[in-house]
Amino acid sequence: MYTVKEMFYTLQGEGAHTGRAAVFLRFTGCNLWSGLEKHRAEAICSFCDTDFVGTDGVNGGKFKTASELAEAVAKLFPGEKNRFVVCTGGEPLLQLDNELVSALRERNFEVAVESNGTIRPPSGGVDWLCISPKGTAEVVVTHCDELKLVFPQADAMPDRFAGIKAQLRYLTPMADPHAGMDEVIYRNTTTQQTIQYCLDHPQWQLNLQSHKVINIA
Ligand SMILES: C[S@@+](CC[C@H](N)C(=O)[O-])C[C@H]1O[C@@H](n2cnc3c(N)ncnc32)[C@H](O)[C@@H]1O
Ligand SMILES: Nc1nc2[nH]cc(C(=O)O)c2c(=O)[nH]1
Ligand code: SF4
Ligand SMILES: [Mg+2]
Repeated sequence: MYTVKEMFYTLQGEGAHTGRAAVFLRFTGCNLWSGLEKHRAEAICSFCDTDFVGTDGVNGGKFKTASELAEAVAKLFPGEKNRFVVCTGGEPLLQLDNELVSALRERNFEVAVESNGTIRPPSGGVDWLCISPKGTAEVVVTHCDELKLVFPQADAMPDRFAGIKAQLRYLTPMADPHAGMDEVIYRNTTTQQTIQYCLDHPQWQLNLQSHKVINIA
């Protein structure tokens, strides 16, 4: 059984695949926050900008089998070519397993994952692994395609992740989790601090949540 908050077709807004058309498969639930505002202050991850509670989003629901869920994803992608699915959440690696990755690949999808790094990916691997470490949470993933750290985090500054092998290292300015899509301003202090860090540490590059800039899902 897979529990899905929402599924929608949009452009990847972040990281190396920015601008690429993808189905977003947002799983319900996370191991670093309940998703309830009353628990936010004491959560290991306290700045999350996403609602991942329940199954009430667009195309959300419970899916009994991997093929049923993969079929629902396939229906949202126009055509058979360049198929791309971004598995996110919540924490997608609480639910994504070899069976679902296979079912998606059988339907010609490249499978990307956005994870907090505290759970290893399925043994058969995925096609693109993005890790975004959070606060004091222990990172168990040792290599990934992109490391995309929200900046600044007192307990998770970039130096701590020097040992993680990644082709690409990004810093995303921490956005106000309560800001509406039309209120995101990238000329704030956090963004200035992130820019300065990248200038001083050129192994890191700036990542913007471009979907917020252009106001798409
Ligand atoms: C909502 S998370 C879901 C996937 C996974 N749980 C994770 O944390 O990577 C998707 C992406 O949004 C980023 N994110 C969450 N809250 C943010 C915020 N307030 N500002 C900037 N990025 C944020 C995360 O770091 C992650 O890269
Ligand atoms: N367009 C768009 N790009 C994204 N990249 C990562 C997202 C996420 O919430 O995981 C996200 C999202 O929610 N929307
Ligand atoms: S950003 Fe990721 S790890 Fe943090 S609460 Fe949100 S879904 Fe969980
Ligand atoms: Mg998002």
